[in-house]
Amino acid sequence: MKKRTFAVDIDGTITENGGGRIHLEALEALRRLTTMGHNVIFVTGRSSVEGYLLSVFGGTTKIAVGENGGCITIDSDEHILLGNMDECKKAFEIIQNNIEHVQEKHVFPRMTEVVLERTFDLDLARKLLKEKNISVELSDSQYAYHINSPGIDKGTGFTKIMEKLSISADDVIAIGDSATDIPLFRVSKTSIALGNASDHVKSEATMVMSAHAGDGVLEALDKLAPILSEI
Ligand SMILES: O=C(O)COP(=O)(O)O
Ligand SMILES: [Mg+2]
Repeated sequence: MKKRTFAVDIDGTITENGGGRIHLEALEALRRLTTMGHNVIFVTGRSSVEGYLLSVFGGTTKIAVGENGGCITIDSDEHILLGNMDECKKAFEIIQNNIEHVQEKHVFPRMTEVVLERTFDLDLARKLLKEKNISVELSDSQYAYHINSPGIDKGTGFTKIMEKLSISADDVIAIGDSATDIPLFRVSKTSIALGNASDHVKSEATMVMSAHAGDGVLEALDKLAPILSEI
């Protein structure tokens, strides 16, 4: 049986969106996959330290892509920074000075990105930055808005791990719920959108589940079971 790598989003995928409470059966199923010999790697808009800690306590593969692709944590004192905080801060200042109700979200410390509350029109901010010739990535995870450096997203962040661990796209199964997961879907042969994803996100996935978040993860693993026995 082939070793697979699961690239798994956190919020809205294995947690109740917004609250952060883990769906324990889904986490248990992911731990079981890891024990069977597969990789289970969190790829999240949270800090990479949060993703890494979840892997330690949850019993999955100890490496995480966080900050929406901007930062990879491979050990407690080993972080690979792919994004550049300064350009994100500059874009943040411009957005804040020109659009109302723009505020930073209270999150664990970031090394490469700015995270905002979902309290304004993101398309308006995109238009504003375009007019000012500032090219950053603006995205919505349904949990927060993110400002990332140009070219930084979950797909480019995860690609670094694929290179590092010599993982082929053919063996990657991505699971997610929001627009920030689409770049990850694009670098994975199999991509799974959960029932709580928008129609746009679903249209970018190779498989669509009907159940939401953690229940949808269990539904997906059930469907994939025939190709996932012990390695
Ligand atoms: O945007 C966030 O901070 C978290 O979102 P994600 O885990 O669904 O990527
Ligand atoms: Mg999510």
